[in-house]
Amino acid sequence: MSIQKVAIIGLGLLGGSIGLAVKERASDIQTTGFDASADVRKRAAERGLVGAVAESAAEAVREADLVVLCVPVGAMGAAARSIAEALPDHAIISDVGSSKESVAIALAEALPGHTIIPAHPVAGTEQSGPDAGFATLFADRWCILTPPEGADQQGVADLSAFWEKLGSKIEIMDAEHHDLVLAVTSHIPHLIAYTIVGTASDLEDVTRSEVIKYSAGGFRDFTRIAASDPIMWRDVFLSNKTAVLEMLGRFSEDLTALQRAIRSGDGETLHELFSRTRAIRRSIIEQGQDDAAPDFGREH
Ligand SMILES: NC(=O)C1=CN([C@@H]2O[C@H](COP(=O)(O)OP(=O)(O)OC[C@H]3O[C@@H](n4cnc5c(N)ncnc54)[C@H](O)[C@@H]3O)[C@@H](O)[C@H]2O)C=CC1
Ligand SMILES: O=C(O)C(=O)Cc1ccc(O)cc1
Repeated sequence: MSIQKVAIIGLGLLGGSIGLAVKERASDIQTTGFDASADVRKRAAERGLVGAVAESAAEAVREADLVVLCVPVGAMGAAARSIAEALPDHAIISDVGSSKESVAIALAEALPGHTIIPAHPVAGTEQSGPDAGFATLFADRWCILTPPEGADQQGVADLSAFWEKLGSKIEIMDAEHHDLVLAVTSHIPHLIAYTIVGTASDLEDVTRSEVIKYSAGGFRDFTRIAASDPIMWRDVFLSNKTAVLEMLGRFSEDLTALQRAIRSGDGETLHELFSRTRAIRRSIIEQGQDDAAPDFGREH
C-alpha cells in the first residue's frame, strides 16, 4: 500500500525538513504534525512545515498510514506512548533517531503488535528547532532502515519508497551494526569536537577572545559541530553507550600511539597516518560525498 497520510511527531530540524520535503517533492502525500512545545507548534504552522498542526499527538496520528517520530532519542518511548491509543492498526511506525537499538526497544515496548521499522536519515546540521528545517536536507543522502527480524516486508518497501521520494538513497542493516558504524562516523567525531572546544575554553591562559580571534583554522570546524543541540547529543551518547565506549577504547589506543610517536620523534609513523587519512578524504570527495565530511553544513 502506498503511503498517503504521514504524521510527524516533533517539528524541529528533522520533522520540519520531512514536512517541507514532502510538500516540495511528494505533494500528493498529506502531512499532519505535532510537537510537545506550543511555541514550536505555532512556528511550524507559520512556516507551513506540515499541512495541519494538531493540538495533540493522538489527533495527529488518527488517520496516518505512516508515523515518523522526530524527537530526541531519549524521548522516543514517551512519544510512542502518546500515540498508542489513537494509532490505526495498519500504520507503520518509524523514527529518525541517530541511534537505533535502544529506540527499537523503546518503540516495541510502547507499541506492541504494531509494524515498527526504525530508520536514520544520515543527514543533518548543527541547527535545531522549527526554523532550521529545509526541503533539500535528504537529497542524495543515505537513509538507513533497521527493520527488526521478521519485519513486514511490504512495510519496509513502503517506507523505502517514501524516503526515496524525499531524495534519499536507502540502505538496510541491523540496528547493532548501525550503532557501531555511526559511533565511529558520527558520534565519536561529535564527542571529540565537544571535548576540544571545551578544553580550549577551560585553558586559563587562553582567553575567550583569543579562542575567537584565532579560530580560523581546524578549531573553527570543531566549533560548528560542538554547537549541535545539547539535548539531542546527550541522548545519543546515553542511548548508544556500548558502541560508543567500544569505539572510544580503540580511539584512545590510537591516540596513545600517536602521543608516543610525537614524544619519541617518530616522524615516519605520523607521516604514514596523515597520508592515509588524506587519501580517505580525497576518495570521499571523488565519490561526491564531501558534504559528509566535517565541513558538513550547507547553505540553505
Ligand atoms: N540534528 C540532526 O542533524 C539529526 C538528528 N537526527 C535525529 O532526529 C531526532 C530529532 O532531532 P532534531 O530534529 O535535530 O531535534 P530538534 O530539537 O530540532 O526537534 C525535536 C523536537 O521534538 C520535540 N519533542 C520532544 N519530545 C517530544 C514528545 N514527547 N512529543 C512531541 N514532541 C516532542 C521538541 O519540542 C522539539 O521541537 C533526534 O532523535 C536526532 O537524533 C537524525 C539525523 C540528523
Ligand atoms: O552537522 C553535522 O556535521 C552532522 O553530522 C549532522 C548529523 C547529526 C546527527 C546525525 O544522526 C546525522 C547527521
